[in-house]
Amino acid sequence: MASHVALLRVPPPLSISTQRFHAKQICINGLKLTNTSSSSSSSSCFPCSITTQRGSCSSVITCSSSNGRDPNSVDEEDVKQVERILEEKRRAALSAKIASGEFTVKQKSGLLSIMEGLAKVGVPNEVLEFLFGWFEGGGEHPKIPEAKGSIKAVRSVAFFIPLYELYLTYGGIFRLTFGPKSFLIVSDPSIAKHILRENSKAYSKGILAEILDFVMGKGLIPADGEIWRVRRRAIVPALHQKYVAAMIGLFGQAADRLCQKLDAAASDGEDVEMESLFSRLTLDIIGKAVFNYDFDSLSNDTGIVEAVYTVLREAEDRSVAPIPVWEIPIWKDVSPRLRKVNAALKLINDTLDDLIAICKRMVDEEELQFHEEYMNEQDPSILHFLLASGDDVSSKQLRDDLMTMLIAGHETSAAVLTWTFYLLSKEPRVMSKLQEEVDSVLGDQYPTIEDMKKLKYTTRVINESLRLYPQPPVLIRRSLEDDVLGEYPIKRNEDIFISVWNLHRSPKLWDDADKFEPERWALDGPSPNETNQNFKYLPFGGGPRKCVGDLFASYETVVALAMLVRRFNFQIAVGAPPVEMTTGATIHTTQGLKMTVTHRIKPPIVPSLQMSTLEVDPSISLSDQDEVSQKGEVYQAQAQS
Ligand code: HEM
Repeated sequence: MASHVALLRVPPPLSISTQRFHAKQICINGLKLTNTSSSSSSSSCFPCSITTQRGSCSSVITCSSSNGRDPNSVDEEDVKQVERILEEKRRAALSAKIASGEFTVKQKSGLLSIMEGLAKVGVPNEVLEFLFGWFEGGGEHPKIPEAKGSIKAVRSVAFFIPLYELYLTYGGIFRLTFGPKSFLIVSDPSIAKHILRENSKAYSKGILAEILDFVMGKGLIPADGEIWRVRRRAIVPALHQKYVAAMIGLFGQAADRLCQKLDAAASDGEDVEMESLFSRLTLDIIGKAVFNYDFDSLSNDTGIVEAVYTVLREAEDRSVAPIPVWEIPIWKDVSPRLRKVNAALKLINDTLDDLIAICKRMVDEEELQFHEEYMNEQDPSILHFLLASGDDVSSKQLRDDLMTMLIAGHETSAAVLTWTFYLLSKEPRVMSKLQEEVDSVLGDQYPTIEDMKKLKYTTRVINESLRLYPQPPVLIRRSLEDDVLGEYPIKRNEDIFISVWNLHRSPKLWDDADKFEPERWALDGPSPNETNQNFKYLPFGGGPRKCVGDLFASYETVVALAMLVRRFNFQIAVGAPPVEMTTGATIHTTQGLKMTVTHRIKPPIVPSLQMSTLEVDPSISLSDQDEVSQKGEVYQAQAQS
């Protein structure tokens, strides 16, 4: 039976003013877990699953003056103060639980019990030392610190929060045991580097592959071994410099469509739920970028958009189901829900098959010679590149890859934008500085590849947002062989969570770790990444499995951010529900991000229609671009080895 991940939060039906949300419980970041000793063993939901109560939000709030805010409304400092007190109280309560020993394993381990049993029946001490010393820390290797989870302690918060508290107590690697399940939690940069880069061959995607099989099959994210090597080698070259530069035009157009929606909302004095709008923005972008399909989800809820969200919602729901009913043969045929999911999957697959067929015809008819930076200007999609390259692959594998990229590039970018706007709403100083840069760099033009180099502070805002809200907050691996992590030996079949959240917020690794401070990244320094930060900063993972869409996503979020703040001011709406975290594959809000959007008084900017994004100036050498092409080569080389 598969383990399960809550993949994505599905945006509510398209509506600007009033959003109704449904109560929903999800499991965390794929943490429906199997027994570590067998991949086909029974599964149960990760006990620290969280409840996301989506109550109904208040409806339209009319903008009157001072950005639609009631002048008598509570002062923002007061709100911050209350939030700080609540946070301190919550942390103190959890720390008290940890200190009380609630999490500390007091029982003897299974091996110790066996050892004692053997001693009782007369097995000599020297023999026991030889057999068990290695495991029990009696030899040269110390034992991994061990914590025991309590469902009660963590039920009401996003799961990576208690993992953070436990990290402060137990350190950079510890074992967390929930009943019969056991996981290694890694929050140490050098151990993360070892797993992700230095000895990456010894680790698979483990439960993640089982969880994602339903939507992604053997797509690039869940695939391991030879399939991964072959697919990575085929896909990485498709995201070449010229392609990414061309995408900047697409990002600008899509962001402009969102601006038009916000224009209307700002004029009508309606509040907007930004999280769902960002989800739609990035769905529209990734559909065009990956297989040249315009979902147009910012304007419509068409059948295919609904089908995509039905499939994603199913993945989310499976992560909390106590019994995997979808695996019962007869249930598949009688359950209306599963029939709906299967119909949605069929619609998506049929649509992808049609797109593949159309694209194949285009490729057959075109006279373009295939070369390294090949791109059809009418259809610059990744699919077009793959087909033109003569990629010899089954249509099922091609569909899996397309679906994988659709999902990978959709909610991640949406989550980055959501949390960036949340952070900006708390720091007007950063917002002013950001708007100043955007005004001076962009004027009234659409952003171009040249602007990406100039939008330095905007990029740092995204870098910093990714530090505070990494998407996903945890990377999942399983050991394929015995290994040594730091000073601790581990056995094969260990499920491991690398907590990017802990790495990014560790007080040992960062000054003012919880503070949103884009200035911590020098404007003239290199873009921060896992290599120059020595694995304490992992926004796109690291090693051979690093994100293939990192530059794409960086530009996408920079363009969207720049275009939105150029035209509007954003504030948390009066009466909006508190912005709290919950996790799917990425960090979501529990009740949306409801904002009041107002037109900026100056400068009065509406983008002109001139766009010049397809020309790439070869003299431009963005450090990340260099890295991307090198990465393609390096990881292709690794994939070949
Ligand atoms: C801000 C947006 C994004 C973030 C934060 C992000 C983050 C990540 C991370 C952390 C990983 C590594 C996962 C692991 O090691 O387990 C990853 C892998 C991946 N990402 Fe992204 N990603 C983003 C956007 C994209 C986009 C736009 C695409 C596609 C165009 C994409 C495609 C992929 C793929 C295919 C992989 C798997 C690579 C492999 O296993 O070889 N991502 N991403």
